[in-house]
Amino acid sequence: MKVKIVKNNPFNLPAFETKGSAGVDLQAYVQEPVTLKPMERMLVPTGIFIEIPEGYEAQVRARSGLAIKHGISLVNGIGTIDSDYRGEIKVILINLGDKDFTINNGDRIAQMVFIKHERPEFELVEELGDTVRGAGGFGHTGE
Ligand SMILES: O=c1ccn([C@H]2C[C@H](O)[C@@H](COP(=O)(O)OP(=O)(O)OP(=O)(O)O)O2)c(=O)[nH]1
Ligand SMILES: [Mg+2]
Repeated sequence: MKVKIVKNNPFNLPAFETKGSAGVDLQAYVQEPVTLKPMERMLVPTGIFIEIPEGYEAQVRARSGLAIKHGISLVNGIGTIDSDYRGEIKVILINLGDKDFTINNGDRIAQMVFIKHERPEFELVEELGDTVRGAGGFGHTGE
C-alpha cells in the first residue's frame, strides 16, 4: 500500500522505528518551542500532508511514553485522517499532567497508524436480530 506525502518541514520522511512498529511517529513542526500548561490543549502542526488510498484511514494516536511520563494525551482520543483530506496533519495535544510541558521543533509527539475500514450500506429495519445479550451492556455481565 502506498501513501503519497507532501511535506513542508525539514525532517526525514515518517519512518517505522522498528521492524514490528505499527505506526510512524509524527513530529511537531513549530517555529519556536511551545509550552502547554497543565490542562492546556493545542493544535500542533506536523508539516506533513498525505493522500491515503480509498478504503484506508490514518489514525493519530498518543505515544505511551509521553502519556505516562508527562500526562500528554490527545483531546480527540484517536484522530481520524480521512482518505480525502488534503490539509496538514495536526495533533490535538492536551497536557493532563501537573507540570508545564514544552514541545520543541521536531519532537515526536504522536504516532500514526494506517487502517483498512469498511463503508457499510445502512439497511433500515423495524427490529434487530435476537441475542442472549440483548440490550445489556455497560458492565451488565459484572466486573
Ligand atoms: O487529530 C486529527 C483529526 C483530524 N484531522 C484532520 C484530518 C481529518 O480528515 C479532518 C477532519 O477530521 P474529523 O472528521 O475528525 O473532524 P470534524 O470535526 O468532523 O471535521 P470535518 O467536519 O471537517 O469532517 O481533520 C487531523 O489533522 N488531526
Ligand atoms: Mg468529520
